[in-house]
Amino acid sequence: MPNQTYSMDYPVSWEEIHRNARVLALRLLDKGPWKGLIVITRGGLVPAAVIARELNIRLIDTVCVASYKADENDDATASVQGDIELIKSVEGDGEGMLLIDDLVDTGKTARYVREMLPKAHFATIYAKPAGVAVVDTFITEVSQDTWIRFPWDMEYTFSTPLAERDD
Ligand SMILES: O=P(O)(O)OC[C@H]1O[C@H](OP(=O)(O)OP(=O)(O)O)[C@H](O)[C@@H]1O
Ligand SMILES: Nc1nc2[nH]cnc2c(=O)[nH]1
Ligand SMILES: [Mg+2]
Repeated sequence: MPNQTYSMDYPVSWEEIHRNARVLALRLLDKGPWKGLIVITRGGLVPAAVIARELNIRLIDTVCVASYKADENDDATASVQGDIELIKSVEGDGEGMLLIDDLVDTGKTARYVREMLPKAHFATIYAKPAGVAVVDTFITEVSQDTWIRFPWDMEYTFSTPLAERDD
């Protein structure tokens, strides 16, 4: 694996992310009403589109951050965490707003954004143990050593038959 922290690979299909985003929307419906969504780019964008459609929300703002970069020391298929770079923030404390991301891993991104928006309700599809405590609502927990692969990061390629593989 490219990064020793991650020994497992978890590919997620478009169908799975759509289904899980709808399950998350159903959970959030009962906890509303919500004034709008604040999306943590870029990973939160696809889940947020589905949630906005299900909850009939049209007010959508973004917090734009970057923290993971491709691992330059490897033939990078997973990434390594760097310093958080804030590209765009939002006004206010997040009261009545849903804050959406695709996942929490170490929880570093979430803690950083929650400090800016302490009253927002923070929801993700996936959570790893180190980040669980910082999320208000999530759907699926995966182990800390799992790297989740989203469909927007992948493309179909030829798969070598098992009998012909060296490794
Ligand atoms: O809990 P953490 O360890 O902070 O990791 C979680 C964050 O990492 C990913 O974003 P990334 O910074 O890779 O950018 P992206 O959303 O633009 O892909 C993911 O979408 C979360 O925002
Ligand atoms: N795609 C992806 N980005 C991440 N950023 C932090 N953890 C992950 C992960 O498991 N998958
Ligand atoms: Mg992200």
